[in-house]
Order: sequence, then C-alpha cells, then structure tokens
Amino acid sequence: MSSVLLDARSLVKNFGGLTAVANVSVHFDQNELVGLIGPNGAGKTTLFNLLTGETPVSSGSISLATDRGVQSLNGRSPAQIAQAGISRTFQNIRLFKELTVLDNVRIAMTNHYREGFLTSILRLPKYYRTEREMTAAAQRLLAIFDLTAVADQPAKNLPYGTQRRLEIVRALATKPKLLFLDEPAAGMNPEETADLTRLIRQIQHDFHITVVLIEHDMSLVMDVCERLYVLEHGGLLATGTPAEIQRDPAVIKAYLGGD
Ligand SMILES: Nc1ncnc2c1ncn2[C@@H]1O[C@H](COP(=O)(O)OP(=O)(O)OP(=O)(O)O)[C@@H](O)[C@H]1O
Repeated sequence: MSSVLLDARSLVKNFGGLTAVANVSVHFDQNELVGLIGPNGAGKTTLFNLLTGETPVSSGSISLATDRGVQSLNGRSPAQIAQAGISRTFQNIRLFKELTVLDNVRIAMTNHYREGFLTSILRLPKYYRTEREMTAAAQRLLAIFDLTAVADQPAKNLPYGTQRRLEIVRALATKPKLLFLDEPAAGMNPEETADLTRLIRQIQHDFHITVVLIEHDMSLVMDVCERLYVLEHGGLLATGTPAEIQRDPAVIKAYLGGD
C-alpha cells in the first residue's frame, strides 16, 4: 500500500494582483514518480518554489512524513526543508562552473556532514575523517552516474547534458526522500533525453525515493511518470495516469486551445 510522503492542501500564492497558484492540493506518495505539466505560466515552478520554501505561501498547508512523524513545512526556510529530506534542481543550471565535478558534489554534501565549529576550525581528527567520508561518498555517487572519468574536470568543461546530470547528482547528494526536477530535459538533444529517461528511472528504483518533475517534453513525461498533475492558470485542471490525462477533454482543450 502506498503512503503519502508530502501532502499540500489548498495552496495559494498571490504576487500582487496575480494569483500564480490558486487553491491547489497535491500529494506525492513514497517512491512515486509524478509529473507536473501545464502550459507556460501555469504556475508549475511557483508550486515547486512553495513546496521547497523558496517562496512563502499566501495560504495553505504543506506537511511531510519524516522519521519523527508528520511535520509541517510551513514557514520553514529552504535549508530547513532540504534538511527535512527535500531536494531540487532548477530550470537554469546552477553549478560551480570553475570547480571540479567531485567538488561540486562534495559541496552539496556539506549539509549532511556538518561539523561543529571547533571541529572545523581546529581541524580536529574528526574533521579529516568527515572529509574522507564525504569524498568517498561523492566518488560512489559519481560512479553510479557514470561521472568518474570526469571527476577532476571543471564543471564548465562538461557537455550540456552531462552538466544537467551532475546537477541531479548534486541534488541526490543530500540524501533526499523527495526530489523535484524542474524541466530536466530542457535544451537536451534526443540522445541526452533518452539518457535522462533512464537516469530518472534508475534514481527511483535504486534510491527508493519520490521523484516529481516539471517537464514540457510530453513523450518523456508520458513515458516515465506514473501519475500526472495538470495545472492551468494557477489551478489544478486534472490529475490521473498518463493514459487518463491524454484522453481528458479539458487537458486536450488547454493544450490545443480548441474543443
Ligand atoms: N516572483 C514573481 N513575481 C511576480 N510574478 C511571478 C513571480 N514568479 C512567477 N510569477 C508569475 O506567476 C505565473 C506563474 O509562473 P510560473 O513560472 O510558476 O509558471 P510555469 O508554469 O512554471 O511556467 P513555465 O512553464 O513557462 O516555466 C506567471 O504569470 C509568472 O509571470
């Protein structure tokens, strides 16, 4: 039986007179692969921003199932939400371009290996042990995602599709229970998109986490997602399996503009 990991109820986000998210309720189950689709400006990224604490909600509630029971995420900072087990990538690539691939992943890990101030400043033995553990963990992740050969390259040297892969690896480095991917296939060629499709499946399968993606590439969405939410003008238009969504008259109308 599936159990709810994240539950968001009646979310509203107003920007001045514009309602970007209008009374939207969504839930994501443990180990589920969910797609969030909708025309440009529908409110998809704003919804991600609400769920990750980037943008405060105007109203509504967000709760997450954690090891310590169900916790409210309302009013929490992005860093606190990351600590609670939610990680994300952004539409635009946000790597440390001059740093190596390995260091990009190590930096992403620092949240989870945070040492006391004295341990770090005095370089106590624990500091070196943690550093070694972090490097080993980063190397393991790079190996899983086929990035070992480029571990010592500056991130800026990687091809576009590989930079996006590295971003996903960075998001996984914090050991999330829930991973949000904002348009992961944007700008990719068909070969890179096919690699990404395999990668998303691998993440869900090997890491047993919940993956939610915003994506305009409908063949990717229909291929990998188990369930979809469709947003339009800030509101929830439909939810269902890819097969149900593809024959939903309201969705067809929103996308094709006619009847
Ligand atoms: N910080 C902001 N201030 C004011 N308006 C905003 C802000 N962020 C988003 N909006 C507006 O909210 C609406 C929803 O935008 P959002 O980026 O969430 O849509 P989207 O579905 O992600 O679109 P796309 O598919 O083009 O990325 C748009 O009208 C946008 O202009």
